[in-house]
Amino acid sequence: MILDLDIGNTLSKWRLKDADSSEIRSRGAVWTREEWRPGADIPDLDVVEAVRISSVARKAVLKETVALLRHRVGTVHVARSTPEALGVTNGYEESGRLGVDRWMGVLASYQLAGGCCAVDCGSAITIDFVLPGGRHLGGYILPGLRLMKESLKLGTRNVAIDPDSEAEELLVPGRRTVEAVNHGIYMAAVSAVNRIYSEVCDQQGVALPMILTGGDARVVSRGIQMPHALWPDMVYGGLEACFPLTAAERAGHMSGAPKVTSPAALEKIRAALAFSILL
Ligand SMILES: Nc1ncnc2c1ncn2[C@@H]1O[C@H](COP(=O)(O)OP(=O)(O)O)[C@@H](O)[C@H]1O
Ligand SMILES: CC(C)(COP(=O)(O)O)[C@@H](O)C(=O)NCCC(=O)O
Ligand SMILES: [K+]
Repeated sequence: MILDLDIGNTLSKWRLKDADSSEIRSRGAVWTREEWRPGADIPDLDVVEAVRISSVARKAVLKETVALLRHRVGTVHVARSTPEALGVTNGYEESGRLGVDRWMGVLASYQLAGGCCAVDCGSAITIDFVLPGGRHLGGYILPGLRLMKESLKLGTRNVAIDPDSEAEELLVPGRRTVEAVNHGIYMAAVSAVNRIYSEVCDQQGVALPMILTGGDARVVSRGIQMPHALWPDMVYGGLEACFPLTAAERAGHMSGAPKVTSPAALEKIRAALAFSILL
């Protein structure tokens, strides 16, 4: 079995993949912390022959995790942000400073769709762009829905946006604090994604496919006007592409990859941008 770990600032996600059949056998998530308890937080390591890790948590978390895994598992791959990989050049001045979860998402999206806009709605919302040909332009970072809500300190932190809400319900003025806050932060997130996407496609003169991942991807997706795909396993896709271990991965297959949705025509994206600016 292969154990894939995606350690974010809020949640540490794990997934167990069969090395022979390439099937996902189980998955889970625990709050990010320094200590993993094999058998409790993650599966028993006796069945694991290789581990692949993407971590943006504090350095100590990764250090402890690797220390624990190294003497129990034969192979431990730790992903790093590099100046170039898999046909993509990292747009950051200091490539190592780009969050490795963003780098994994960018590499996976580029493998899948070519030039693209990769959006990760987690503790932070990150929006990254890669041009056809593989030049990563860099991206945008804004607080995620939960962080925005917590920063207001209005006592609404425990009332999450119902992920099944319709976008129309979330876009009307709130009539209670919790509603005003939820609708406000939702509006902030979706308007930023819509606007940034249109701006960059306009600047670069290219309509790019958009792919969303992260804990809040489903709810944010409802407010995104442009065609896009959801890929919950996008960060894992980057791990698979960087460290292919199974026959399917060596053939370029990434688990759970969605069908790429064609982007809107550039003229339409430009019209939407002009419309939002004129308003
Ligand atoms: N069951 C859940 N538990 C915690 N957070 C959740 C849950 N469902 C959705 N979320 C949202 O997802 C975010 C965490 O998403 P995730 O992509 O795992 O973040 P990160 O990679 O930063 O740890 C939280 O900030 C919260 O807004
Ligand atoms: C921007 C992030 C905090 C997002 O992390 P996440 O929300 O997935 O936990 C992470 O990618 C990170 O720590 N990046 C380093 C800074 C940068 O990418 O510029
Ligand atoms: K994120």
